[in-house]
Amino acid sequence: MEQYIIKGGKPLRGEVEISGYKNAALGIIAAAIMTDETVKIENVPDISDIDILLNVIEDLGAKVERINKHTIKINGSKINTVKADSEYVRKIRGSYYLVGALLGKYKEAQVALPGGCNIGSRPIDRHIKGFAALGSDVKIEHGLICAKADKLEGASIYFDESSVGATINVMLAACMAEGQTTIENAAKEPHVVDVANFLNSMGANIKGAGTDVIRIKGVPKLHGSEYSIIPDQIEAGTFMFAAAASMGDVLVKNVIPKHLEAFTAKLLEVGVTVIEYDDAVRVIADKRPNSTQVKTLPYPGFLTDMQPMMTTLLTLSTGTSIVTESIFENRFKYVDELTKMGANIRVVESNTAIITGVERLTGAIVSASDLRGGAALVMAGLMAEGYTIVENVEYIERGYEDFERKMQKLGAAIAKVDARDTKAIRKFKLKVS
Ligand SMILES: CC(=O)N[C@H]1[C@@H](OP(=O)(O)OP(=O)(O)OC[C@H]2O[C@@H](n3ccc(=O)[nH]c3=O)[C@H](O)[C@@H]2O)O[C@H](CO)[C@@H](O)[C@@H]1O
Ligand SMILES: C=C(OP(=O)(O)O)C(=O)O
Repeated sequence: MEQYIIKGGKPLRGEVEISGYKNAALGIIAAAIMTDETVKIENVPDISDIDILLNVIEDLGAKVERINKHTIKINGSKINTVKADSEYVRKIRGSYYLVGALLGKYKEAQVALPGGCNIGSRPIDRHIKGFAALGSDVKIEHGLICAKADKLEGASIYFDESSVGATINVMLAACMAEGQTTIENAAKEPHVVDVANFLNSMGANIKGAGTDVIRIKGVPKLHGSEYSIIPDQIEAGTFMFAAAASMGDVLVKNVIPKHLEAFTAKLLEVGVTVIEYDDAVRVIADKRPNSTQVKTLPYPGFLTDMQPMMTTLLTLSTGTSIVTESIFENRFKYVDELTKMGANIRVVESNTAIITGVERLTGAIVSASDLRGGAALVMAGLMAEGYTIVENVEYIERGYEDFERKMQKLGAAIAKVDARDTKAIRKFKLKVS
């Protein structure tokens, strides 16, 4: 049982290098099995969700070669089953992209229902609607999403509400359907664009990704490619907010500043300095943030995945702030943990947090219950007086590469220790006292 132990109160200072985007990598790895030729993917984040997806495609018969920590080669020519039902498939969200990829390539897929963060009910009805529109029979049987088609035919698909997962999944299947598919009210998130760019590099014909309307002309075959995944906007945002919350000065490198605009805007609004460069942003803070109001929305709005970091930053604000979650119905679980650290937050109607700023947080033993909520607790630990222990680090490691090492490099007093290793805990306390 590993946990983070943190001694708060040190401003983060220095430079941090952002890894590849988990949520783009999941779609891109699934897409890579759609060709029988070899695909080389660079800037793959070294995180547990990606290890899991790579294991799952190996179980299908794909060959995965790890060239180095961030570069892999995938060859899908020896795939011998369209059934992915191991316990791993159920652990991550991105495994549902195998439905679109296998259905597009083999016209059949049987994939266990996905897992991922427990942040709401997370239905997949829009994915099913999209596959059905392409001519596939789709049903859920024995916990598997079963999709089968004699042939896939392009269709006009309208999503009444935007869904990142459904947009990418339909795009995957449609790029090997016959004829043209139009997705209206498509999700516009950067990873939708990245997966589309990758598919186009494999010979797909996708236009409009990043806008409301995506047009896909089906092709009979995809080919090998070399591709580098975009930087992780959520990892970048997490370090930006942690820099601000610790009243530090951090250069967040290897980012696409355009993807961070919603975070930058909110930081500027609460009085933090943000300087944009071509592929980096510098965040400087020297006082408590002003209060503000934020509502999570699909891109280019304020990303729901960054909502826990926003709320956590505002615990120290000089007034009362309101954060409204409009995407997932159960994304304030970490708030109970923050209150153990002295935060003053009231959640009303389960989707609105009213945060009355306090002068300081104090360290406590807290437990992560999902990926981003867990990262926010680490951030709170950096802001708090004294020691904080964050349990259940495996949630955080789903999506952050070398999290504690990157924090340490910025001067944070943080270590990952086994909960039973009292010696290591004592050693850490001695070192940082
Ligand atoms: C692996 C991955 O990329 N995960 C991201 C993806 O999740 P994910 O793809 O699951 O999120 P969606 O964009 O699909 O979900 C948006 C909303 O639509 C609902 N919905 C979605 C599909 C569906 O068929 N029916 C339905 O009702 C969801 O419950 C949610 O309320 O986008 C979310 C929103 O930016 C991010 O928080 C997640 O980090
Ligand atoms: C919610 C997230 O991930 P997933 O959709 O994989 O659960 C996330 O990345 O914040």
